[in-house]
Amino acid sequence: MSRFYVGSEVGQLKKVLLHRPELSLRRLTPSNCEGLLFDDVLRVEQAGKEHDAFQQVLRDNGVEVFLLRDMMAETLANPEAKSWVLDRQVNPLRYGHALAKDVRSFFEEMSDKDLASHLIGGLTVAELNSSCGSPTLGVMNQTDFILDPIPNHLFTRDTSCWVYGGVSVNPMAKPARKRETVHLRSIYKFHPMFKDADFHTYFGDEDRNYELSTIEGGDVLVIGKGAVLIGMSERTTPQGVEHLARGLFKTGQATKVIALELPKLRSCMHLDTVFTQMDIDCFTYYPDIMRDDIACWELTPGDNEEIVFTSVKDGFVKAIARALDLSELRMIPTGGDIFEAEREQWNDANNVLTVRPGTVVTYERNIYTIKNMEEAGINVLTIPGEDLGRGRGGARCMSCPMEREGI
Ligand SMILES: NC(=[NH2+])NCCC[C@H](N)C(=O)O
Repeated sequence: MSRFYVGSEVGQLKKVLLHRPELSLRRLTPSNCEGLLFDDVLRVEQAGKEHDAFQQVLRDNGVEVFLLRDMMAETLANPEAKSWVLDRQVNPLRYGHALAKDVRSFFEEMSDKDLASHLIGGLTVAELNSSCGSPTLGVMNQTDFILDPIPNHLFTRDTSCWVYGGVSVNPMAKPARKRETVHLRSIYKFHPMFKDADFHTYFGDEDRNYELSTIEGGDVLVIGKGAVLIGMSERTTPQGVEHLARGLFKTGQATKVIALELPKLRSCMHLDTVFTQMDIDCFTYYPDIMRDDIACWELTPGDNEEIVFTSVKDGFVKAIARALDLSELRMIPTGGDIFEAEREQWNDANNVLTVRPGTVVTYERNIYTIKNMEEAGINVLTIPGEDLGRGRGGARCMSCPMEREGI
């Protein structure tokens, strides 16, 4: 039986979930891209090619790549799973009864592959071509979305994240991303690869409103040795961190969570946009944000499932070193002068995916930061990202490791 276990950020990566963006990106326009959390429209073919290059680098480095749309289609092949997903994505409260019935039967008649594409890529009024006559439809235009596209599925890291022997299916912070979670929940519940696998689900797997307890995987770093580093960012709240920590402690999968406060800014929407791990003792960081005086707490298990919170007084770098039993860390800053560093950070220079200790994948455009990494002895594998990068994400957040060695 497959074992799903992510023992660290840097150990040999073995299995990863990616999403090659297609239909959802074709629907991205200057008028809707901001609401869909993209800064620009992009050349879809080109983004696809760049994604292929990303997949290839991973395969060349011993990683097995799984694609979200295929995993969804294979999940939907199970009638129970299909109806579970449609109950959640096409319910009468969203559409009214008449239209919901039409949308549902339209989807039920599709192939599993097409259904997966539309659940991710959206559905327009014209495509549905319904004659139900409901005013819900009457007030819409032909190009309006009955089901919104979800282009941010590209960032598979955020929607679900594996931490040691389990996964958190994350309650997302932004409305444009909330439906992603249903897809991941369905995969972990029904896909043949996971159905009988043995793993914990720490948080987020219930049909409920999670209110302020949001988490996105870009904020969660599995630094190793039973420790987890979590950013409290634009997306992940302290409440969310507390819930995930409870799940981790209750199952015995982690013994310490380090929580870091981050500014609530788009440029550092997640921790991994300013800080990632490249080797057991080596991190890339954006100095403007990752100052050693940012507020930081250690969470450890207490009695009766309570959590003990300790405010860290000597800075997050020491806190991480302590958790990893290291005397110091090698901290490699974003490259160039302050202008170059700010520009490169914006284009995900610090958002690197480590495939084994000391070997990382990153966008080739971030030349100054790459220079710093190479001077520090890091082996840097590059991929193109002119179009792919316009959704504000790099190699780390475009990947969800499902199996990785520990340190
Ligand atoms: N972990 C990350 N850095 N994720 C990047 C996500 C970018 C995406 N457009 C969003 O705004 O949600």
